[in-house]
Amino acid sequence: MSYSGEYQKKLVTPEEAVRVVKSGDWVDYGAFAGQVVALDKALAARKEELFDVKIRAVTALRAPEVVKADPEAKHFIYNNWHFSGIDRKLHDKGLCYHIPLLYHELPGYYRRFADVDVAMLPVTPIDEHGFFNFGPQVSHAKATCEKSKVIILEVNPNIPRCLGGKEESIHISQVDYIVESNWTLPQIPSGAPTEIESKIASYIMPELEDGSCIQLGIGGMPNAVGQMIAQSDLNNLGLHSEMFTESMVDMVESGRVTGANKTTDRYKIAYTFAFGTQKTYNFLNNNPMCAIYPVDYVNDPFIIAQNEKVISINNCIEVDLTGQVCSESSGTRQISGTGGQFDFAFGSYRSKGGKSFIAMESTFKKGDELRSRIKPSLTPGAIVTTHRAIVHYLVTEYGIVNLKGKSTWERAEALISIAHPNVREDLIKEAENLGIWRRSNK
Ligand SMILES: CC(=O)SCCNC(=O)CCNC(=O)[C@H](O)C(C)(C)COP(=O)(O)OP(=O)(O)OC[C@H]1O[C@@H](n2cnc3c(N)ncnc32)[C@H](O)[C@@H]1OP(=O)(O)O
Ligand SMILES: CCCC(=O)O
Repeated sequence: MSYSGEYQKKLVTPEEAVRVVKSGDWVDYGAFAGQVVALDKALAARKEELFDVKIRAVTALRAPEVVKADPEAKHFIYNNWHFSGIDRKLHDKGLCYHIPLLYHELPGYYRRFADVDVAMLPVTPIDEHGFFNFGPQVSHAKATCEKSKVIILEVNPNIPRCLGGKEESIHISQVDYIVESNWTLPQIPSGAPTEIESKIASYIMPELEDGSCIQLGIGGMPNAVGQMIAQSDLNNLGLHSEMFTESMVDMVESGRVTGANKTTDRYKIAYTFAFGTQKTYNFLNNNPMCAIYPVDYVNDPFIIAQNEKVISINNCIEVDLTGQVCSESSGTRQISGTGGQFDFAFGSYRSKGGKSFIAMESTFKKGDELRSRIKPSLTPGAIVTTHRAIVHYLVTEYGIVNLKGKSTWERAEALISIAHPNVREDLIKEAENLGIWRRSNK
């Protein structure tokens, strides 16, 4: 069946499409590398006619035009589920609001609570069956469309077609308007791991075994582990990861990954979003080894736990001496979000033989000052991303410790043992003040 008649009927210019937006509307922009560009520009151009239009997005990889056009946020209110560097800088200026989430719950927030007046989503060109593919960000796309009064697709031939899974595409019959565009996908290289990141990764590597099922987060340290895995002699690894990361391409191409030992999605790589460089987008395009799913499947701790030997590796900002982990704020300054950290820390520990790792450099440089990330108490205002009872292993360049089952004084002892040597004495004094240091401690 040909859909060209219906396609032509729904095809409009971006300027025509955004006329549907009214003052007071909630408008969804997509997520990660898949956020609308032509529609954003056209909506920004309507600034003077619109007030209180609320935008939702996830991890912007380019600054939204609606925000640039409205530096006092009188017309557009920009909200974001998980900050990128761009979002947090907008937030610092009062131009972006955070929406807290547990990532595996996000489609449910849409289906149960969120108002969506207009959903704008980038997609691949239509296929012979009348479907548009959401590309490498299935996440909550279908739930957004289910809830939206109006659906506008921004078709772009540069978007890779990501095979699913489920909920990876939308049929033309469900769409109101189509616009066409041709922007290049954001290119986000991982960067080579630093010496410290490689040292941290070297503590995690012995914990992996043949058949482990791996999740990696974003950042230099998970990337360092990915690179080491690619160069290892581990066999039959599986991948079940919220984010498909650039180093996973190397892990597959070096023959480490078969997925043969997986319980769910056997032989496949399950993920819910990806961004990186063209190497990643090319790898994902039409690749039957990969299955993209909505996040309420990939990040559901009970789905994660069905695989055996799940290994999850993520980063944090700071940790207190009892093991409370903050990965999303610096005091009250929102840095990113909870994202899927809790989902994978919880799910991987539930898996038979599973282990979750939260890694960090022991110090953080603020100007010329070197500050410990291991602190007596979290910085006032800091958000607890991963509850101390959920935290399993914590790793720095000074070692690796397990906190599960440990009392507060054992936790303090373990954490001080992996803190920077220059701060250990001070931390011991603080632990004494907090009543979590025993005379028997070293
Ligand atoms: C996509 C995935 O990761 S899936 C994995 C599951 N999700 C998560 O784990 C979500 C929570 N985690 C995260 O958001 C990230 O892993 C982070 C923020 C902890 C680390 O991310 P990275 O990109 O490696 O952080 P990076 O070192 O670039 O620092 C990010 C910002 O935090 C600031 N920051 C980092 N550590 C500290 C600290 N100890 N104190 C104060 N500020 C800090 C940095 O200055 C930077 O801010 P800036 O851009 O204004 O300079
Ligand atoms: C939107 C979630 C991204 C992350 O988990 O870091």
